[in-house]
Amino acid sequence: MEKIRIGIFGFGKTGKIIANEFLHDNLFTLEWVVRKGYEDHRKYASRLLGHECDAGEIFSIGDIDDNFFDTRPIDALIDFSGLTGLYLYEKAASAGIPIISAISQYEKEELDLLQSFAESAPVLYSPNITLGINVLLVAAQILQKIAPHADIEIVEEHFKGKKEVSGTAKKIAKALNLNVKEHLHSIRVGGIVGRHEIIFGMPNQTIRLLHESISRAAFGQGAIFAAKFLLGQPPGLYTMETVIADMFRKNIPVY
Ligand SMILES: NC(=O)C1=CN([C@@H]2O[C@H](COP(=O)(O)OP(=O)(O)OC[C@H]3O[C@@H](n4cnc5c(N)ncnc54)[C@H](OP(=O)(O)O)[C@@H]3O)[C@@H](O)[C@H]2O)C=CC1
Ligand SMILES: O=C(O)C1=N[C@H](C(=O)O)C[C@H](O)C1
Repeated sequence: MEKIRIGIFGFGKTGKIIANEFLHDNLFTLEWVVRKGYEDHRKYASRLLGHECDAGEIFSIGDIDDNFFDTRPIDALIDFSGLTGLYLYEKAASAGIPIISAISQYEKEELDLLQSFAESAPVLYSPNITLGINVLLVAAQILQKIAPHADIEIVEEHFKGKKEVSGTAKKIAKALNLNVKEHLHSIRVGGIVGRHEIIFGMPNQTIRLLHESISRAAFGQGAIFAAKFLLGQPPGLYTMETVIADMFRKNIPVY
């Protein structure tokens, strides 16, 4: 069976782990990686990650010309770069290539551009692409409907160097109609990969929904799940939580 050809934007803290997860999955072949600069330019990500094969040639954004996506064809593009990466793959979207964007801090301008890509390609956008956080997101919305009077607070914890407030936490706050300034609390310590807790406080009980990413491989497994889902879908904008919500509907036990 033909392998699914993957191109990855971003080769940083997370992109390297994403590349490694795809390299380990025999369903996929890593065709290339694009990064901002020229570090390890034209080397193979596979070799840098300890694999005995040549896969995932590393390019710089300076290499992306009008022919890049034609001469290096892929079946899905995975973006773990940063705010401006998507400006480089408009041609891929126009060609109908499925796109998975995992960028957590888009502004309206980028969200509008991503929405426009979804007119010609299937696009899945997820500020947190772990299966677990999207289960939490759906469960929290259900719980809020069951207990509408509960006090709700969100606590997000990340590694010390993370400057911005968690995009995941902002998305949870939006889904629960919570004021970010009042109900979202950020902690920056050590090397925490990503921890999100939603606390539902009631007079006689407290319910805590907690998700911990203990390895960035969780994001890689989420990206693989998303790629398998997205391939074959018609053009449109998809999210992990809509996929998970559908799985909730199909699996809620009927007593
Ligand atoms: N949705 C999710 O589940 C998750 C999302 N993220 C998000 O992924 C993004 C990356 O995170 P992280 O790996 O920690 O960040 P890093 O800063 O460690 O890495 C960023 C990478 O992207 C590259 N890059 C920057 N700008 C561009 C561009 N315009 N085009 C192509 N490549 C570019 C950098 O290139 P160079 O190496 O040359 O500088 C670098 O390799 C962030 O938005 C983060 O919030 C992170 C984890 C999970
Ligand atoms: O920067 C990160 O690492 C992460 N960013 C995302 C966010 O801002 O929500 C997702 C994850 O928590 C890790």
